[in-house]
Formats: sequence, C-alpha cells, structure tokens
Amino acid sequence: MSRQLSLQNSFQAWRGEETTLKGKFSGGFDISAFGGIQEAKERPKPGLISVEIITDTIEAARKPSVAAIDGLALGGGLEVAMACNARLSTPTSQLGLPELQLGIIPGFGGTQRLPRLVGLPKALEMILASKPVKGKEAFSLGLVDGLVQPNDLVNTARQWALDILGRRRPWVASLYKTDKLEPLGEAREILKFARAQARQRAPNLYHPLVCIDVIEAGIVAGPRAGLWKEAEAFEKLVQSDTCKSLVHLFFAQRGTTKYGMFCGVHKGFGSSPLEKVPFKEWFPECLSGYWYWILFIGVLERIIYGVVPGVTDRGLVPRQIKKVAILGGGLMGSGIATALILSNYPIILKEINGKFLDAGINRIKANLKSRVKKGKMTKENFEKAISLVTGSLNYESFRDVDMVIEVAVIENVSLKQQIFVDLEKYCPPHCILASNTSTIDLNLIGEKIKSKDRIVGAHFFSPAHIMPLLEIVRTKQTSPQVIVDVLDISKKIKKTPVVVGNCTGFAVNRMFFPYTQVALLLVERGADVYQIDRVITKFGMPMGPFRLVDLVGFGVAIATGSQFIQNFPERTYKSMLIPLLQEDKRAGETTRKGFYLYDDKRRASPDPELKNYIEKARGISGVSVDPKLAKLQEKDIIEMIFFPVVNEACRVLDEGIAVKAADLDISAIMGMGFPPYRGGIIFWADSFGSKYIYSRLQKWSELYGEFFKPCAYLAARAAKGIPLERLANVSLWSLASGWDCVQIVLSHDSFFAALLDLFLTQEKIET
Ligand SMILES: C[C@H](O)CC(=O)SCCNC(=O)CCNC(=O)[C@H](O)C(C)(C)COP(=O)(O)OP(=O)(O)OC[C@H]1O[C@@H](n2cnc3c(N)ncnc32)[C@H](O)[C@@H]1OP(=O)(O)O
Repeated sequence: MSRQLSLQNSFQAWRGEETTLKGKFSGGFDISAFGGIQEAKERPKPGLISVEIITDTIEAARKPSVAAIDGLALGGGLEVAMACNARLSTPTSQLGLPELQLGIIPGFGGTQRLPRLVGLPKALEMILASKPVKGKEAFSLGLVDGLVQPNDLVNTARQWALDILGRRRPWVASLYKTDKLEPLGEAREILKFARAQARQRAPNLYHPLVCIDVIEAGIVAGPRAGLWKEAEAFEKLVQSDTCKSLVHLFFAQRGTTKYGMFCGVHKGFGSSPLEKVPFKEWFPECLSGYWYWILFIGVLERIIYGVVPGVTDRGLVPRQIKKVAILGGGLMGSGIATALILSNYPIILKEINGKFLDAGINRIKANLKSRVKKGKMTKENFEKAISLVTGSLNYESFRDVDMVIEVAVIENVSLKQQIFVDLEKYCPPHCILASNTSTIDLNLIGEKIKSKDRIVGAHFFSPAHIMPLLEIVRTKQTSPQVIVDVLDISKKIKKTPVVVGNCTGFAVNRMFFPYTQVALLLVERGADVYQIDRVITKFGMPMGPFRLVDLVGFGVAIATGSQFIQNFPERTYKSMLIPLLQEDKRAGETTRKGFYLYDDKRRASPDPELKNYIEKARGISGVSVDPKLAKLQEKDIIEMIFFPVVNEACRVLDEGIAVKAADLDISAIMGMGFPPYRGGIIFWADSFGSKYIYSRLQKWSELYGEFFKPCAYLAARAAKGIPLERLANVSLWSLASGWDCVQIVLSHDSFFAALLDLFLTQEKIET
C-alpha cells in the first residue's frame, strides 16, 4: 500500500487550514508552528514523533510503505520518506534536509537515516550546507530507489509496495542499514574534519556542532541511541535564540512584499497577535466592545495581509519587460547586466567610449565564466547568455526599451540629472526610468524631467549578480504600476525586494551611515581601529567598518558621506580622518593603502603609520583621548557601534521609509551583512529591549554629543516599555489608501491611529 505523505499538509489539515504547497510532496514541518512549540508550557515528550510514530509505527509496520515524491521533499517531509521502505521520485524533485538554516537539526530521524542511505560525507554535505539534491542525483546516491515520470508515480509506487509485500523487492528499514556507513575509525576522521570546517565557517553557531555530535552518537552507539540524542538536542535547539532569529528571518524574507504589523514576526511565531490580546480583561463590562475589536482586527488582518500599500492592493498586473538598457558598464552595471541576462532579459549596455564598453562586456563575460567554472552554467548557456548583450555608445538604440537602469559610477547629482533628461528624450513614453543610486534623493535626480511618475530607485548591492537584495525606492510620484513591474522583475531575477520610501540613503544606507560614523568618533577618542574591526567581525559582520571603507574606496565614502552631511547635519560626526588619508593617496584597497596595508593577494595587515593620521584628525576635531573609550570591552564596542544603527533604523521606520520592522531586518541582513542568526537589526535590538537601548544612547549623548541622541520613536517605545518592531501609528485609512496616507497618519492625526496605538501598546481604554 503506498502512502503519499505530506507532513506539512497533514499538520495544516489537522489545524483545518489549506496547504500552501499544493501538489508537492512536503516542505517539511510547519515552521509557523515553532512559535507554539516555543511558547507551550507542556510539550510532547521527546521522541514521540521520531521514535514512536515514525520509527515504531511507520518503519516497523507490517504493511510496507513507499514514498512517491514529486516536487519537494524537504526537512520532516524527507525524513518521513526515509522511514518508508522505499522511495520513488521524479527526476526533477528536490530532496534535502535544510533544518540547519532554521537553527535546528533534523528532528524526525534525518541525522540517522540519511548517512545510512547515502554515506557519511554526502549526508554531512547535504545537512550542514542545507544543500538539496535533485531526484536524478538522489537516485544515483541511493536516497531514492527508482526514478519515475510524474504521471506514473502513484501507480508505480503502489505496485512497488505490492512487490515488497510479495517479497519480489527488498523490505528495507533504512535505520538499520549499514552498507553505506564507513568503518568507525574512518567515520570519526570524517566527522573531525566536518567539525573543524563548521567551526571555521560559522564560529558563532553552535547547532552545526550539535548536529555532528548527534550523527556521531548514532554511528558509535547505534541508530536508536542516535534517535534519542537527536530528539533531546532538537528539543533544546528549537528554544534557542538562533532558531527564533532564523525562523523570523524565514518569514520576514517572504513577507517583504506583504504589509502589516501582524505578519512578519507574528506570523513567524505561529499565532495571530489577536489571540494574545486580553480583550476580556480590557472590556469586562462591554461585550460589544470585545466583538468590535475582533471585527476590526479581523478586517484589518485581511486587508493588510499580502499587500504593499498603494501598490499590490490595486489589482495591477505587471507589464511585460522585453528589453532593458543599462547605463554604465562598471562593476555594478556589469553585475546588474549579468543578473538580467541570467534570467533571459535582452539588455543594451551603454558606455561613454569603446574602451569602457569593451571593459564592461568583458566583466559580464568574466561573471558568466566564473559560473561555468563552478559548474553552475554550461558552455552552451554561456554563449546564449552573452548573445543577449548589445553594446552601445549612444541613446539611439534606447527607442524600444521598456526599462533603463542608470548606473553612473559617480554619485553626482548634476550628472545624473542630465542623464535623466536624455533618457526622457530618447526612451519610449512607457519606459521605466530607474536609478541605481545608493544615496541620492530621487526627487533631485528627476528634478529636470516631466515624467516623474516613471522614476524609481532600483538599488542593487555589489556584486549585483550575487547579492540577493533589491531596494526598490518609490517617490510620492512613482506610479504603482512601475513598482509592480519592478517587483515582478525582482522576482524573475531571484532577488528579495524591499519597497522603501525616498530620502537620502533610503533604508540600507541610512542604517549603514552611523556604522562608519560612530567608528570614526570612537577612534578619534582613543579606541583602536583594528580592535573595533576584530570585535565587529567576531560579532558576525563580514568585516568591520574600517575594512569596509577600504573595500568601498575613500572616493565613494566621501561622496556618500557628503550627502549625509548635507541632509542630516545634526547627527553627522565630521571626522577628517578619511580625507586626510586620501590626501596622502591612501584611498583604500585599490591603492593598497587605507586603514590597512594590502599585499599582492589583497591580504590586509595593520599599518603602524595610521596613528599619525588619527592624531592629526583628533587635533582638527578638537577632541582628546578618553581613557574609557581607549579600553572598551567587546560588549561596549558592539553596543556603541550598533545602537546608533538601531537609532537610525527607528527613524527610518518612524518616517515611513520602511513599511515595517521586518523589512529593515531583511535589509540589514542582505544589504549590510548583519548576521542572519541574529534575526536582523530590529529583531536583535528587541532582544535588549527599547528601554536599555534608549538609556545607553541617552548616556552617550550626554558624554559624547548629539550624534548618539535617541530619536523620538525610540524614546516613545522606551517610555512605554514596548518592542521597537511595533508600528503604533498606522491607521486603517493609511493601509487602504497607501503610502501618502501613511505619512499623513504618522503625524498622529487619525482616529484609527489613536485606536491602534491603544491596541498595540496594550493600554486599557478609559471609558
Ligand atoms: C522536524 C523537522 O526536521 C523540522 C522541519 O521539517 S523544519 C522545516 C524544514 N523545511 C524547510 O526548511 C523548507 C522551508 N521552505 C522552503 O525552503 C521554501 O519555502 C520551499 C523550497 C519549500 C518553497 O519555495 P518557493 O516555491 O520559493 O515558495 P515560498 O514562497 O518559499 O513558500 C510558499 C509558501 O509556503 C510557506 N512555507 C514553505 N515551507 C514551509 C514550511 N515548512 N512551513 C510553513 N510554511 C512553509 C511559505 O512561508 C510561503 O508562504 P506564503 O505564501 O504565505 O508566504
């Protein structure tokens, strides 16, 4: 008898919900139920599912079971399939155990059965790197027993089960297979190597090491002992901060094109906030009030869930983008071009002269060749992709493009203004006019053209064909149709889009700005450049603020910095350290000297000369070494560097530049390199509490100046002791009508805003 098992589907069916993964075998355990598990006072005893149900009921049953896998078999889904007596799959199905991406380990026996089916090295690769395999590879590995086309899948599985019952095929219990396991000594060596690699790849993560221990326990003490160890470890890990952060990230990433304070973290934790609201306590005397709130919030949840206000709530259908022009073939332009041609968009690459054009096209070729080298692209597909690129030195060929992306190297307002005047002249009237500027206000860029509704920001991150984030910036005039079109492109080129409002620096660079600024402030007052970078890297950032400035280059740092000085003078720390270094032709990695010295292989080493420049900058700023700041502890460095980032993130939220906190979490992780296992900037900040962050910033602002002054948003939440992720100021009206109204309501004018504020801050209504 074959059973087509879908774990998530069945869990959702128990809860009376429709499944979101129609037609697929299983996406694994319902991740949104983790919140319930974390909060539950009483939990099922460890091993109930993995030992009693999956092992002792399914695998040990007197009826054989055969998994018929089409589409996806991930996590708990694959684990259930592995407990069946055989598995059939379609050639294109995806099979994997991605649990480590969620801060947990496989919890339904995957740590024991996968090594026994595919051997230890492959199992470790699949589990530790969360790397799925296609049906074809699964067959060659022995993970599935047969490959079948989708139409024949269920019938073949039924017959397979009958054959097992009739002893025409082997009746296998994967848990007790030993033929694929390496001898103990060899296995231990493999595990030792895996541990060293895990420590090196993610020194702050504990769960990969736990996973290796659990696998080892099964090999040393037998699979049932391994199952029990797995169950205990799973139980602990599911409660960990890493798991909470990564689950938040899972839903936040999928929620960037959705809106509302009730999705994101709340959805991620499995229960509607509605369930948490103590209506009865608030309205003991007034039942109608209770129902009113239920109705109100219920309607609200329905209206807001699944839309970007004013954009995806208008029933607009994305227009077909057939050809895209890119202005500028530098590092960024060629990266964007690569991302587009990889998704089959024909592109025109425009440069100002033949030399630059050739260089741009060669960069695209190099990007593609590196994919060929890594086995991600065939030579045939390379030729196909590169044939989609047409070079141009003028605007004549722009007459039939549907979208232009301006990627001029320099962040220069007048240059960009002229480019947009030319674009308006040459491009067809429907053409989307996008700029990849990372900092400049789009209203300034588009000041001299008429079609302001076609202007949009498409801020990619370098290298654009690899980095997953696309910041889509809309001005008040940008038409919703244009945003819908760009959202559609972002989906097609596999980017995570975050729609933000227009201002200097948008969301990501607004948050990034204080990161370098505060580092300069601390160094001028005695902190050590290299210690700051070390601590911040240990915290989990890809590099510290000084190494980053070296990488970006001082030219870019000064150009973007001047935009911030102009626009936010009250909170800009005006250090002369970078200009002083640049004056001496130390402009970062490209000149082999910046905050660090660089060798031929771009390896950075500290420079003893740096202290002279710091002293000079200190003199210009008129500050002296503060003994406390010269001896900062790790914890203090982390807080002093990141709390100003949190402060700016709060301003970005308060101004409505980001629609919700989870979008800033995603922006920080994908745009700034904030460690994913900390859940994003606001999620991480909320683990300290708004009161603590406010008090620290307030203290520093008294000691070291306005730069640290906590903003009103932070102060308000600290006063009420509520989390920073809560947007208390959004009204029903704003949600229904879109962006402009959000801004109106942010001035606290609306009746609904007041009501919601009450609701979200959980204050009791005074009747
Ligand atoms: C005990 C066990 O060992 C523990 C586990 O099994 S933990 C779960 C392990 N499984 C996973 O990690 C798989 C997670 N899911 C994914 O990687 C991807 O969603 C996928 C590859 C299944 C599908 O990707 P894609 O087609 O791009 O669709 P995607 O937008 O991601 O997901 C579609 C919807 O299904 C939801 N979803 C996907 N997998 C889910 C899961 N395991 N639980 C709950 N919801 C899930 C998504 O949240 C999304 O919901 P939305 O439409 O409301 O936003």
